Amino acid sequence: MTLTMPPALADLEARSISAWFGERKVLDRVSLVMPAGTVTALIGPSGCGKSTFLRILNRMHELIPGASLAGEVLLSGQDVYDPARKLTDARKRIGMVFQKPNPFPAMSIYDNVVAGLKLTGVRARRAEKDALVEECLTKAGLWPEVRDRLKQPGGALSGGQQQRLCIARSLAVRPDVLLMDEPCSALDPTSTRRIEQTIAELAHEVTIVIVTHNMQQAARVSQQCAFFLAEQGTPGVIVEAGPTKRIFESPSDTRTSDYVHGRFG
Ligand SMILES: Nc1ncnc2c1ncn2[C@@H]1O[C@H](COP(=O)(O)OP(=O)(O)OP(=O)(O)O)[C@@H](O)[C@H]1O
Repeated sequence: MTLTMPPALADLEARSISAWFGERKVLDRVSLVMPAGTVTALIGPSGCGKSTFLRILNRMHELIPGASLAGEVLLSGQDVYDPARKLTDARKRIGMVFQKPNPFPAMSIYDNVVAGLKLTGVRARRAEKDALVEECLTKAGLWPEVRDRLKQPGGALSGGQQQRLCIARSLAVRPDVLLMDEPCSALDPTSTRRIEQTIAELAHEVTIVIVTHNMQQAARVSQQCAFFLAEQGTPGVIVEAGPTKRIFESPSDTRTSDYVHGRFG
């Protein structure tokens, strides 16, 4: 891999995804196209399967004991679950940022950014790594704040800075897709807006899928929205998906309208 090569834009498609934890079915035949270079927001009440769906997209679901799934995930038409493909390949191409910032706390800011390279078996010279660290921290909107203290531990940063460091770390392996599971829920409003700005800046080069409980955030950052719902103990489904403006202003299902206007959930 050449470290300076920009990633090609890739679309992600989930086809008829069902998921189980043991005997319990939590998603039922969910299909969604997440177009290249756009931000898709997954919204819906707690427990409707949004995080499970996200984890299925980059093969993290299969790591949970007792968890199973059916259906297909295609990245630019290629089956992410193809047995001939390595698990690490899916993870490299489809990165994930979690709710709670999780940098390696004792590792330096610099080493945090390049940590993923080692895991994915990429070797790079010092000058290449220096350039990559600057590029990824710049893209994550953190460079001006840390350029003079790259050797300090990642754990010494504020929560919002740590989350941007995690975004930089994800970007360093040049993913096609970035999955974000409530990335701002542990952050204050100022850090939240900074992350949202970062998402907007990244959207033209990475396909982004974000789970959020914050309707204003979904409206601000996404171009497409999918509304998940699990009614009365039934598995989660997508009630409707489409352009964010339409989902918020003229949804076709009253349940979507009730949810986005805060009448339940
Ligand atoms: N590791 C697990 N083992 C068993 N059941 C689980 C596990 N993780 C999630 N579930 C169940 O699967 C269902 C979907 O959970 P999931 O976390 O995907 O929903 P969610 O929409 O992301 O919720 P939230 O918005 O609260 O994060 C829930 O009923 C949950 O209890």
